[in-house]
Amino acid sequence: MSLTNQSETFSVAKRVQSIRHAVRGVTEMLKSEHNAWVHLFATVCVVLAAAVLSVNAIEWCFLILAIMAVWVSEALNTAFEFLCDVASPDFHPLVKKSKDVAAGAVLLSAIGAVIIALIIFVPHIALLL
Ligand SMILES: Nc1ncnc2c1ncn2[C@@H]1O[C@H](COP(=O)(O)OP(=O)(O)OP(=O)(O)O)[C@@H](O)[C@H]1O
Repeated sequence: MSLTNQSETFSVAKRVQSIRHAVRGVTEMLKSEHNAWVHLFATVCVVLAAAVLSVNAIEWCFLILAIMAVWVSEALNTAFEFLCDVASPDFHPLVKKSKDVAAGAVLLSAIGAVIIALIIFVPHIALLL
């Protein structure tokens, strides 16, 4: 919402338009970010493994939260990178720190997701052995 349209009345068409913008953002991330392809591959693997191992509803919830945490942090990191590139196309030590910290958020969420996946999948796999 811009500062000029604060008194705008609620419009379903506008909300639908907002969702379209958001979908375009996800599509843009999938097109431009190679890391997103890795997340997509990992997401497919985790969902398939969860289905094959018949994890329960609570385990599904944790897996979905872990997957979402990675995607949300990647999306915010991508948005941050775009903004940094506009604000400072040339090298700047603070941009370096900012981008590295944003990338660190993705790394931390991915590490958490791997730990959650191990906690959930290892007992299921052990039962099969
Ligand atoms: N304008 C800049 N000033 C300083 N350092 C930068 C700048 N742009 C990028 N960097 C450094 O280069 C690293 C990689 O930046 P980049 O924007 O390519 O992100 P990436 O996630 O590693 O790459 P990609 O998103 O293409 O996979 C950043 O983490 C940062 O350390």
